[in-house]
This record gives sequence, structure tokens and C-alpha cells, in this order.
Amino acid sequence: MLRGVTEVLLSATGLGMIRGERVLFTGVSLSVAPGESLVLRGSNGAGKTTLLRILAGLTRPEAGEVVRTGLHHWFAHREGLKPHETPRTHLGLWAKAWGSDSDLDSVLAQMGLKRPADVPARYLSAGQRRRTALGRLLLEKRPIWMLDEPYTALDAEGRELVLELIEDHLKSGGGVVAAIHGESGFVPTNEVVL
Ligand SMILES: Nc1ncnc2c1ncn2[C@@H]1O[C@H](COP(=O)(O)OP(=O)(O)OP(=O)(O)O)[C@@H](O)[C@H]1O
Repeated sequence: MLRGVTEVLLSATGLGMIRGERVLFTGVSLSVAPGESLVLRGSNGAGKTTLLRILAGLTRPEAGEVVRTGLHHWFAHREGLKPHETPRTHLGLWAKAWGSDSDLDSVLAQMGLKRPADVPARYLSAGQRRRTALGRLLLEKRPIWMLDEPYTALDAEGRELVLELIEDHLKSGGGVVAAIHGESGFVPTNEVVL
């Protein structure tokens, strides 16, 4: 279905990428409209992270173009927490950078981080670090979420939490692009298999 530009949050046409001696993908076109989700599939090394980085504007494709019509949240493999940062100082820093008026204590509670709120990242568990990074999604409403393996290291409750965040975001007219191995927990609007 053809959509008007204003109805699309993110679109890409004819994306191609080379890494080393290998053509990772060619001719990748996609679009994400409000309320839509796109799941990227493919084996290890297929190029999912690379495609996400291109969609986020972090890596330049060898071919094709990407159009984003709004701001996006980027959630990657590496959480971006410095060893001395605590969940509270990390989220506080981003809240300040974005001019967010979100209540930090509520965000920490929602992410299940009340107890370790003041523990430096070097002592946090892998799941607690992921929860901290995911808390950034709640600090500012941004139409596009780009998530690289959002469930990694999370327990069942954490997975449920992320799923709820994704579903709420989609219901409120946001769009999601996620690289996910295994069960996504939701029925994506579209899938791209690399
Ligand atoms: N900066 C880079 N320079 C050279 N090769 C790279 C670079 N980044 C990624 N690659 C290579 O590109 C390929 C795709 O990597 P990518 O991380 O996109 O795969 P992926 O599908 O996300 O894999 P996984 O499921 O393991 O996370 C890999 O072979 C990787 O080694």
C-alpha cells in the first residue's frame, strides 16, 4: 500500500551495504507508519545491527536512502553505561540532556530499579544494566524506537516489561524497528529477513 509521506515515520529505499569483502544486503526497502512494528531477522552476522545503524543514521549505506520524519530512541547491544554511573545518575544525565521533566523515581520504579538505583554500573547485573538503558525510552516521547535485541539478559518479568513498553508505544502511534532473535512476543506488522 502506498502511503502519504506524513503517514510514515521511517522509510528506506534500496539500501545496500558492503562489509569487508561481503555484500551484506542489497535492495532493502521498508517503511514504518504510526502504530507499526518491523522486526529484523537473520542469523548471526547477517547484518541486522548494521541495518539498524543505517536506519538510525549512525552508519552510511553504500546505496539507498533513509528518511526519518521524527526523532528516534536508539537502544543498542552496548548499554552505554559508564562503570561509575548508577541507574539514577545515568537516567538523570539523559533527562537533563533532553530537558525531560519525567519523574526519575517513577521511571526507576517502573523499570524495577528501585533497589539498585544508586549502585554503580560495574556492580549491576547484566539485566539491571539493560533495564537502566531501557529506562531512557521513558524519559522522552520519541516517535521511532530502534531496538537491537531488547530482550537480551532480561528475566521473564523484564521481557514482559519491555513487551508492555513496546505495545504502549505502538498504541500511542509510535513505530518500532527491532532486531530480535527468537520470540518477539508481539505480532510485527512487517518483517525483514536478511
Ligand atoms: N565496522 C565494521 N567493519 C567491518 N565489518 C563489520 C563492521 N561492522 C559489522 N561488520 C561485519 O558485518 C557483518 C554483519 O554484522 P552485524 O553486527 O550487522 O550482524 P547481526 O545480524 O546484527 O549479527 P548478530 O545476530 O550476531 O548480532 C558481520 O560479519 C560483521 O563482522
